[in-house]
Formats: sequence, structure tokens, C-alpha cells
Amino acid sequence: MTGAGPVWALGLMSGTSLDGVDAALLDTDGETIAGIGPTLFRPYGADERAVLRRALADARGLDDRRARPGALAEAERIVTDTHAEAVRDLVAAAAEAGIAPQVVGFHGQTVFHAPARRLTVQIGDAGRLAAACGLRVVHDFRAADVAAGGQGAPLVPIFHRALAARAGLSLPAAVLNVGGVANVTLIGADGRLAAFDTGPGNALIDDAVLAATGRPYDDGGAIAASGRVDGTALAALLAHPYFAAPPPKSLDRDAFDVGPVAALPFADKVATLTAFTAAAVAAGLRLAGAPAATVVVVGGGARNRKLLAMLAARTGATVVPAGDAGFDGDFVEAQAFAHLAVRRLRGLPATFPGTTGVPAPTVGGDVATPEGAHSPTPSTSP
Ligand SMILES: Nc1ncnc2c1ncn2[C@@H]1O[C@H](COP(=O)(O)OP(=O)(O)OP(=O)(O)O)[C@@H](O)[C@H]1O
Ligand SMILES: CC(=O)N[C@H]1[C@@H]2OC[C@@H](O2)[C@@H](O)[C@@H]1O[C@H](C)C(=O)O
Repeated sequence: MTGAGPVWALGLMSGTSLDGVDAALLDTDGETIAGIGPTLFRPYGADERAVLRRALADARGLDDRRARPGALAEAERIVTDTHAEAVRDLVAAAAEAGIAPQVVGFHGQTVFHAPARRLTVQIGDAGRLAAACGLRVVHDFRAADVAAGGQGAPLVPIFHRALAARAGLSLPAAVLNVGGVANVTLIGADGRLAAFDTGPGNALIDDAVLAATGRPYDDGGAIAASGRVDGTALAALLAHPYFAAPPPKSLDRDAFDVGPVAALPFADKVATLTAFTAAAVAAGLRLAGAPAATVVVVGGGARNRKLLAMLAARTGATVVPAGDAGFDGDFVEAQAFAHLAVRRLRGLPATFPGTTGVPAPTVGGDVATPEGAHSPTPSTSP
């Protein structure tokens, strides 16, 4: 696949919320979006998620990105096999629509992210996935950026811009992803990109809800809506130096200590953590000097109505849930990895000084083939 026209690509994302595998088909030339195809979500079972949570703990302090101590080896098998299942099922569904993907973009599961140490670790065996699905698999999207001194995240901004163009969004605009961690892309009137992780997304809320109720998240934000935000605890959470640091910047899922909310009644704890996510976004937009205009919210957090209300109140922006902007908010990241896979095959950069702080635009990803060949990221950037 080297022609200039669009091709169908299948993108895969397993995000920091550990909810499951998102899979999506996109028709793209790596620059503009020619078509959006079927999607599929393969949730992790409770047992699988428990292994992934153990793997996150066992990955703390890793210093070799190839090492798989403790639960990491089993977690990597689970990640690979669940993604293979998602690819098989989505390829079958796509065939009925006459769509045959030519390449897979496989993010894997981030288990540790420490760009200051030039280290970011995504687990998932791309060679095994390529063999299982009979397609080329582009993977390890973050490594080249981090090796070159970038944050290795966020990677989606170049895709957010393509989506904004397709949706006819008036610029400037912001796209805010609220997954486990939250990240924002600011698209200037001239199309210039700036991006960074704003702070926590749903992960802290999910952890609190899971521990107290056994449920995976605060459905619709109902628990947060029934609680009271504790101003003292919120101020303590916001005292973390991350919020005063200028962008570019990115986060590990477990960067924050929730000690300040530990003693709060459950509903107040959830309300305060939800306000923490919203206040962190507001602080980030202020720091970036971004005008409060339109913020399109994508990712699972767009379903948390209390969070959307808090975002509007704290940013002063017009907060638009994904669907209202014509985006499929649950699959933007999976679509982004389809787009980034095609960009990799065409030698187009994935990251830029404004998005990750990398010194020069950088191509991201290695290519694994079904036959077992392996081509690492080209060393030169176009
Ligand atoms: N109905 C809902 N109400 C509230 N929150 C929800 C709802 N549905 C999903 N979520 C939240 O969205 C999360 C999943 O979001 P998403 O799939 O965007 O995250 P992710 O892709 O894993 O994360 P990241 O963007 O950090 O990689 C869930 O863990 C939950 O917190
Ligand atoms: C290291 C890592 O996996 N980061 C994720 C995480 O989840 C959201 C936010 O933090 C973002 O920076 C990134 O994911 C998206 C897909 C990105 O790179 O754009």
C-alpha cells in the first residue's frame, strides 16, 4: 500500500480506563477522512481487568520497556488475544459492508508512562496479532517520539484536526478527550495545533466508584450530582505541580494521590473527583491562553452529564458532547490509530513540537507483518 489514495484501516485502542478494546474502521489517506466505517467494542471481563490492574501495579518503576515482570506477561497475552478477537469480529462485520481493511493500527495498553525518563511502555504483541489476522500491524506509536525527547502523548491531535475539518467545526475550537486520563487538542484559526494532557479524566472517579459499589463508573454522573464538592480537598488536589507546569506535558494514569478525598463521604468524594477533572481542564486552558470558545468532548466522559455541566461552569466555554458535533465520541481514539497507521505507512509524522514537545515532526510506529518481518520507525522525519 503506497498509493496516494485513501485506504480502509482498522484502528485499535485499549485506554487507561481499562474498560475494553475499541475497534474502528476508517477510510483515509492519512490526511483527510474519506469515510467512517463500522466499530466494535470488546469489553474486558472482570477477570481480565483484574490482571490488567495488577500489571499496572507491577509496571511501576520499570526501567526496561521490554521487561514483563509479574502480571505483565499474562496481561500482554490478554491484550493481544482480545485485540485479535476484536479484529476478527470487526473484519467479519465489515466484509458484509464490502469493506476490507489493509492495515491495522494497534496502540496496545499503556502500563507505564514516564517521558522524563524517556520511557513509555505499551504492552501487546504486534507480531502475534499480525499473524492472527493476516494483516500488517503498525504498533509502538509512542516510542520514537519519547526517544526524540517528546512527551509521547497525546498522539490524537493530528486526527482531531482531520475530524474537525470533516465536521466543518468553526475554528478556533478545542477537542477534549475524557478517558481514564483527559487530554485536549487546541486547533487555532489557522489550523495550528497545541495539545497536552489536562489531568485526570474518569480513572479516579472509576476507582472510587468501583471500590465502594463494585460498579465500573458513575453512570451519567448521578453519584457526583448527589454529592457536594469539598473545596478544601479540591484545592489540595489542584496543588499538584502538574497544573502549574506549561505544556507540552503528559501523564501516567496513576500520577495523582487521592489522599485529600480519602475521608470524605462517598458521594462527596465522587463529586469532588469529578470537579477535579473539570477544574484541571479549566486550569489547562487558562495556562495555554486558549480562548474559551467551543470545547467538543469525546471519550466515555462525554456520557457523564454532571462532568459536562461542571466543565461548562469552570471553563466558561460552550461544551458540546461528541454526538452533537457529528463525532462518534466512543471511537475517536480507535479511529485515530487507523489514521496514524496510514500516516506511518506513508511516512507522514504523527507528532509535532506543539503536540508533544518533540523537537521536530516525528513519524511514529513500527510495522509487523503476518510473515514475521519487522520494520522499525524510519530514523528520518519527512
Ligand atoms: N454512561 C456513562 N456515565 C459516566 N461515565 C461513563 C459512561 N460510560 C462510560 N463512562 C466512562 O468512560 C470511561 C471509558 O472511556 P474511554 O473509553 O474514552 O476511555 P479510554 O479510552 O479507556 O481512556 P483514555 O482516553 O485515557 O485512553 C469509563 O471507564 C467510564 O469512566
Ligand atoms: C501514555 C498514554 O497512553 N496516554 C494516553 C492517556 O489516555 C488519554 C491521554 O492519556 C493521552 O495522552 C493518551 O492517549 C491518547 C490516545 C493520545 O495519545 O492521544
